[in-house]
Amino acid sequence: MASLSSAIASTLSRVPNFTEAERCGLQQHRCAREQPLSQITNVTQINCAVAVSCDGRSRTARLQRQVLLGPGRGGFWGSSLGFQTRRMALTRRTVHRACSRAQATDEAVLEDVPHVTDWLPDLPSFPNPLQDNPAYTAVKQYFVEEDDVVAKNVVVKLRTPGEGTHFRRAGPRQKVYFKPDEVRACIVTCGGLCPGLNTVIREIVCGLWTQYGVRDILGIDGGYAGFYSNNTIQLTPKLVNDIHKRGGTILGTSRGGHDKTKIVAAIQDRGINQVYIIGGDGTQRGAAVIYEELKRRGVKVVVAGIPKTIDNDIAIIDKSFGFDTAVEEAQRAINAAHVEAESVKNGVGLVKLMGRYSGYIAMYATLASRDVDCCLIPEVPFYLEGAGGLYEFVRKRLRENGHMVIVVAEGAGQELIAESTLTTKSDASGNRLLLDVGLWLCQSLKENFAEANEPLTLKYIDPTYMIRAIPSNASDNVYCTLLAHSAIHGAMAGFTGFTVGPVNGRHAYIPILAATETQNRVNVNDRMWARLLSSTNQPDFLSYERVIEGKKAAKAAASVHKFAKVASNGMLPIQEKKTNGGVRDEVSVQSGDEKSKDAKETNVGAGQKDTKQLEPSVNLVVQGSSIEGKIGLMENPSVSNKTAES
Ligand SMILES: Nc1ncnc2c1ncn2[C@@H]1O[C@H](COP(=O)(O)OP(=O)(O)O)[C@@H](O)[C@H]1O
Ligand SMILES: O=P(O)(O)OC[C@H]1O[C@](O)(COP(=O)(O)O)[C@@H](O)[C@@H]1O
Ligand SMILES: [Mg+2]
Repeated sequence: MASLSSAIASTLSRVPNFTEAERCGLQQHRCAREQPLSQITNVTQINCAVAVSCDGRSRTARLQRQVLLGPGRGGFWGSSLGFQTRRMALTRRTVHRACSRAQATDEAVLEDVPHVTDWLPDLPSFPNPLQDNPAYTAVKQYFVEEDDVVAKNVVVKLRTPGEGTHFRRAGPRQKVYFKPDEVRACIVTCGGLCPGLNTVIREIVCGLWTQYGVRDILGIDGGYAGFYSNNTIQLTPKLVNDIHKRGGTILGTSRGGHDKTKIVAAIQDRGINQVYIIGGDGTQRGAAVIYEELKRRGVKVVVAGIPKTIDNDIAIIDKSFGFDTAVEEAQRAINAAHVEAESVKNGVGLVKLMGRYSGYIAMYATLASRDVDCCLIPEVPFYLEGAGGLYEFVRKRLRENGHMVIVVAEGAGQELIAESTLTTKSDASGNRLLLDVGLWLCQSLKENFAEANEPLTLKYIDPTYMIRAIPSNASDNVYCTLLAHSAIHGAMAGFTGFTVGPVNGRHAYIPILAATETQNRVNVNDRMWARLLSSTNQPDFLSYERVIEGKKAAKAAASVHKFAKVASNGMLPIQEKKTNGGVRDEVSVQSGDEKSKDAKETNVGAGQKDTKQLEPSVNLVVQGSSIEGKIGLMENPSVSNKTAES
């Protein structure tokens, strides 16, 4: 009867992940419990302790092999090596489908993507045509193994290696579920522009054509709405040959227009069976809705998402295409701002970069440049006045260097500006419309220096749309090619409802909803932000909460002051709350004669109940630190020389 030792030896010889040294060491293993082979071949699990000797070090490891059978696609081998301290080494316990989130316990989990055989289990498969393609047969191990997974976290504890979430590795499979002449693919681009869109389109078209022999590829014109309101464009390698050298998208794009029923009807009416959707978080959420509906209808149509966002705010993936290009192009604006600033006395160059909710472009552009003195991002609320505020820092840097450069991400400081210009407006996709932090900062800085009679020459550069409209750079071009290829390999292999992207350097298939349920934001507790702070030596604005609380207290005190003042004038204040277009006046005053006087002083006179007072001077003392100057465009009801303790 064969022993467990030989069973393990034979298993090990089939596991490519081990180095030769590890394999040798493992083959000299000492089984803790010898078991008859009959038990092993009949069960799905081999589990034993082995002594490992490799690299001159000895360690006892626990090895587990588990075979799980997945519907329609043969077996799946999960494998790993754990350490003695672990109760159980990496186990692939559950195959999760249809975007369901795994029930993670203390072991490894595969967050799998759906497959058309989930609802069409009898679909036939075919050998991958790549196996006869001279370019690819030259490369050994070109095909991805069914059990290749990519770990979400690669920094692990030695005592628990291999734990946590894993994704299916992207790449070509031995078997495909589409014959080339059966495929009718379509490509759509949605949302904002981003460098590299054309490269992705080009590589999907050329990849399908040359690798899989697909000849029927349609371009959807103008985003989601184009599915049902515009004509399609027939795409060929010839047509897309040069498009990667151009910015924008040859297909056009749009926000809004996601009508699930109309889109799915158009997909079916046109006989499309592979849908490639390029877009950001909103677009990917829309892609998930389309996938769900196609699945519900039980049709053989796969949906592949290619994540696009210049802001780099899509979760899980290492970075999004176009981001590198944006950071590189931002250098030109920063350089210009620097040249302008250093050419004059007290020169400040202010550059606004994109970044609605996350400040990655600003952070990386700052780190890359080394000319930036201060980087403001949405993740770090900042304030202007008082100790540790921006005004103080600008003065300090100007004293030291005579000039400075500020980079601000467009989503930064929104809460400060919003106080004055309350808006709930959003675009066709429901994205909140941003207030222009660049202009607001410009105005605030200029006014603050003018009031203090200090010279300041400020040059404001807003290159945002110029950055986003350029073609992708060399590194993004290669990246876009990999994304496109990952997408077509996945679609041809029958996977659906997935988005692609590199996870710790290896491309993976990620359930769409897993990629969109959270947003990638700069982690200000991470060392990268510390690197930025140390490179600029800017304030950390950690007192933000305290300062804002102070302002609120001052505002409240000001209301009381106004109330008292009106009352002492013999007027009868009417205490009521009025909501005027989102602006709430705590106290409104009704008085004919007092109207103009009060309006001048408080801007809250009859007939002016709707107006807010803009740009009042304030002088606050917050926990001993003086906050002086104008609060830009902040709404403030007649506060002057008030003191508040928070
Ligand atoms: N939750 C959603 N469900 C369906 N479609 C959505 C959803 N969110 C956004 N979309 C659609 O996705 C498209 C692009 O979204 P948008 O947020 O503008 O850009 P991005 O994809 O770049 O984030 C729009 O057509 C929008 O209508
Ligand atoms: O003016 P538009 O087209 O609405 O786009 C502006 C927004 O798009 C963004 O570039 C983000 O878009 P994506 O994430 O889709 O690339 C933001 O930084 C910016 O606020
Ligand atoms: Mg978006």
